Amino acid sequence: MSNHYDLISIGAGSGGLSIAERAASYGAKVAVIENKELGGTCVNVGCVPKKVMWYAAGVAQGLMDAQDYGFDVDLEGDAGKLNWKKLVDKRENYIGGILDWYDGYLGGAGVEVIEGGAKFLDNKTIEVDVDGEKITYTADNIVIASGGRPIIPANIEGSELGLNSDGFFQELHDIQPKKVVVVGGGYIALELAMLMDGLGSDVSVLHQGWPVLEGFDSTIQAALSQQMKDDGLKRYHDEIISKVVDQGEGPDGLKQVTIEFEDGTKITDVDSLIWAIGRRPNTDNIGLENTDVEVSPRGTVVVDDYEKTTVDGIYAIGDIIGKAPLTPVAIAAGRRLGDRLYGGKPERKMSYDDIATVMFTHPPIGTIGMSEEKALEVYGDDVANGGIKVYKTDFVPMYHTMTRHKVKTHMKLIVQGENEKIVGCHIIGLGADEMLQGFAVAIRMGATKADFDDTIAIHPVSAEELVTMK
Ligand SMILES: Cc1cc2nc3c(=O)[nH]c(=O)nc-3n(C[C@H](O)[C@H](O)[C@H](O)COP(=O)(O)OP(=O)(O)OC[C@H]3O[C@@H](n4cnc5c(N)ncnc54)[C@H](O)[C@@H]3O)c2cc1C
Ligand SMILES: NC(=O)c1ccc[n+]([C@@H]2O[C@H](COP(=O)([O-])OP(=O)(O)OC[C@H]3O[C@@H](n4cnc5c(N)ncnc54)[C@H](O)[C@@H]3O)[C@@H](O)[C@H]2O)c1
Repeated sequence: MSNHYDLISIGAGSGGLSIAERAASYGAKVAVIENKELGGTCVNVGCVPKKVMWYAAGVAQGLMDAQDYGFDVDLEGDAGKLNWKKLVDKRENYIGGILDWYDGYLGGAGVEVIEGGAKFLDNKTIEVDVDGEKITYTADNIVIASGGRPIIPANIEGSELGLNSDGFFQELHDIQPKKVVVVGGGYIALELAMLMDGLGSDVSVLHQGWPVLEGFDSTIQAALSQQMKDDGLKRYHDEIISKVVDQGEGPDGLKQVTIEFEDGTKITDVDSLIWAIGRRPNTDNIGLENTDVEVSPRGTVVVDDYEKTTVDGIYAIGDIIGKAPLTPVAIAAGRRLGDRLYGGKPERKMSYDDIATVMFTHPPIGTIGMSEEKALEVYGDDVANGGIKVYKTDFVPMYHTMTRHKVKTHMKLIVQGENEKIVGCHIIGLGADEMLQGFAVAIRMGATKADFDDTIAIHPVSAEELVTMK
């Protein structure tokens, strides 16, 4: 069998699978090389298991809200109690089903799967360690789609006693950690912190500085901070961890740790310390030193506007390029690259502007475009000269008028220039996750405030506020 392909992808995550599938659909001879599970981060230790847990936390809140809607729900004793193992088993079973589906589907789609760790030997040759046997492969086009991995701090004694997000999904199978400390103030930290809070754990968040969610609109940062406070999450933002100490097995059978701070204070009896302090691109394990591919100081692969690296015939897509590390971005880049390389569609270029994103906190956050702060920096506030103007509202959504647990919704539109083109839309509140996609289409098409105002509202839904904002 020839080991030469039209296209090989290193990595079979969101990006790698999408380029492989698209290239194969045009008749190219394609292989993906994967050293872990098909589907990569999103399916196995990211979006998918996270969203299942997010739903579960929503169900937990729903049980409590049910009483406020007149249901005779008795939550005393074991009634309404979460069976953590059952939830995790079901979640993993669901993921197992996706992986089984890939097995059948990829063969049918003409994508060969090579299991093993890939490493470049030169600009055209890849060596794969398949169960200890080294096999070389060549391809006209090679796509680096090896993603990233979560980091833990190297300089804190005992940091290895904590988990990262991979460990959160892979190791916490049987017992729900009762006392959880999450370090970080970004997407992963806050999603995991809020879902564990929703599932009833005692959660503390440790992050550097103030506020959380650096780069997000200030309204979103403040609203989420307030919600975390209202929900009873503990916050530590000035304390610096000096070391993590093993406390042995706790009463529930989980290994417990003590977190010690430089000021002498401590958090004891922590069942689960979760590091969510960022991710490192997987450029250090694929033999790039044997190629002429340029790697940035941040460890990401340098690409041009067409995802081409500094070597002809080597491309990079997804998290590895460090631009908008999101699954649909990796997928869209892969499909467009496939269309350009094999589909005769050279115009299919990926745009990294105005990408909508949702954070699955409780409540969820939906955001697209510039924050107010960024827009002010770029355009200023002189509307007659292209500056920005801000429309915002906050309210208690109708669902929560009936519940004791109140969760406010905040919405903000940032418009630019005299025709009030929308350059930013930020929502935190019930339903924001499902609300944003349609608005994102309109905003990407260049919608103005007048276009929003001319759209007849749907009533009674929270989204109507976006087309009636004063
Ligand atoms: C906890 C968490 C939650 C997330 N939630 C969301 C979300 O809700 N929505 C969203 O859009 N995004 C989310 N993301 C981000 C999303 O998962 C990534 O943006 C996406 O998976 C990137 O796809 P990728 O193909 O670039 O990389 P990956 O999916 O990471 O795939 C890379 C693959 O390459 C493999 N690989 C690495 N090195 C080698 C090698 N040498 N040889 C062979 N194979 C190799 C890896 O094993 C991996 O399977 C989340 C991420 C995390 C961690
Ligand atoms: N819902 C989603 O779409 C979703 C969910 C999860 C992740 N993601 C993607 O994955 C990417 C990575 O997420 P992430 O949470 O790993 O990164 P992030 O950049 O969002 O957050 C990292 C956080 O760690 C903090 N930090 C860094 N070093 C620290 C240290 N030494 N001590 C304490 N805190 C420290 C940073 O201040 C920041 O708050 C995101 O940018 C996002 O694109 C998306």
